[in-house]
Amino acid sequence: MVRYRVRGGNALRGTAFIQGAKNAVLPMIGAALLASKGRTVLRNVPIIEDVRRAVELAQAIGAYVELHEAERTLVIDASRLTSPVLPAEIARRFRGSVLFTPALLHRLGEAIVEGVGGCNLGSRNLDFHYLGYKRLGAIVDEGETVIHVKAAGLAGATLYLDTPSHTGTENLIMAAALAKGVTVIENAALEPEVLDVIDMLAKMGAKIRGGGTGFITVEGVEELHAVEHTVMPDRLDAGVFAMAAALTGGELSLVGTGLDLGVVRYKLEQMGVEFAKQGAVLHVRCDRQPLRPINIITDTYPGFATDLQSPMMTVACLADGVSYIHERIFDGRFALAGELNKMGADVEVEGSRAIVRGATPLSGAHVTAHDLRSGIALVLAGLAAKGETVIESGYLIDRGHAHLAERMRALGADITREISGR
Ligand SMILES: CC(=O)N[C@H]1[C@@H](OP(=O)(O)OP(=O)(O)OC[C@H]2O[C@@H](n3ccc(=O)[nH]c3=O)[C@H](O)[C@@H]2O)O[C@H](CO)[C@@H](O)[C@@H]1O
Ligand SMILES: C=C(OP(=O)(O)O)C(=O)O
Repeated sequence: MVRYRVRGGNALRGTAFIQGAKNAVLPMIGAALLASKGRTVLRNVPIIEDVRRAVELAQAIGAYVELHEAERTLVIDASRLTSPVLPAEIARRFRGSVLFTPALLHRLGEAIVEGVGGCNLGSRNLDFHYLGYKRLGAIVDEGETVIHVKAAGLAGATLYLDTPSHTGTENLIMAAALAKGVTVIENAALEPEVLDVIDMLAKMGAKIRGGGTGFITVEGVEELHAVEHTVMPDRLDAGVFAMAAALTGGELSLVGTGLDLGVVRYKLEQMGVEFAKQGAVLHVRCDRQPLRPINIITDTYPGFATDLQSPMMTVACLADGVSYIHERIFDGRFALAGELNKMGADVEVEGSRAIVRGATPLSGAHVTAHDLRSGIALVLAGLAAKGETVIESGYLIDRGHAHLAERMRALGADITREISGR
């Protein structure tokens, strides 16, 4: 059991190094498996548990993978894939496992999905993925626990997503990239991570138009080749560090090329946080305590990212007045409220809406991370609380944030990562 122990009260100051994006690197590992010869090199890889699981899963289906942690580099050789089975014991531990299906379909003609994991956020359906594969010519046999997808050869078609699913868009682009003919994907996701994956696939030889417009056209090609690609910065990791500066009254320089926090920046500015861009470095500081309250409505890009809703709920607890949060993407993403209330917050949840009454002083407590982002939100609460906060299970935080304790300690935080029994 991994746990984080945080003693609050220190303002965070210094330079924060933002990791590569989890939600870009996972589909890129899936994309690398489409190349039938050569070695793919991914740089700026975040050293997170989800990447370790993705490496294990790629090895389980026969790929040769080297993860060079110190160099944050992955080398993947998928010339020989040997098994279509995505084994439950690995695949159920992370959501990104869903992104291995297109490569198995193209390379081995079938994928046997024994399970898909990821944060527990209420319903997380995969119907758009499977309907899309079917329209491209696959046969999908949905058993109670195992899903068997078979494809003797996919052919282009017009596909429509009811909502712009992030991994759904990535999977259907990858399935279409090696299908015969032209595929059109309507209502496709606009997230920057999806565009980074499209960039990588284009370097590999894929013919993809319309990324970022909601209408993507993919002209199938015969084969894709191995390339080198640098993973974009993680805007969720960057948002968390900006919020850490905000709620500790600190000052941070965020380093990571091309960082754009979009609506998260504007919302924090409304609360009293100051941002300044100096070339590639984004400065964040906050002298104003307490902060001003805020309204947030989560949405697909360019709306407020649902993955930053939980950390923002923590920030809202320290704002003077009533904040309002409307979660529109997931129907079970408010488990954090009960944990924050244990620390002295006043958060009331009604269906998909939460009311946060602040500013309430937070005090340290033993709290539970219900998923990755509620975990990091509790770390933020711990940084602002009086006394000691212990957060379990730290594994969920490690799924998406690399070397968190080391990076925060370097900025003055009092935080340790412990493993039971040591
Ligand atoms: C590995 C990865 O990239 N994870 C991200 C990805 O998850 P993920 O790709 O799983 O999220 P989706 O965009 O697919 O899901 C969003 C919503 O659409 C619904 N839906 C989705 C697919 C489908 O076939 N049917 C369906 O109904 C889901 O139940 C959910 O309510 O996008 C989420 C929303 O930005 C982020 O929180 C996750 O961090
Ligand atoms: C929901 C998340 O991740 P995943 O889709 O990998 O479970 C997240 O990163 O907050």
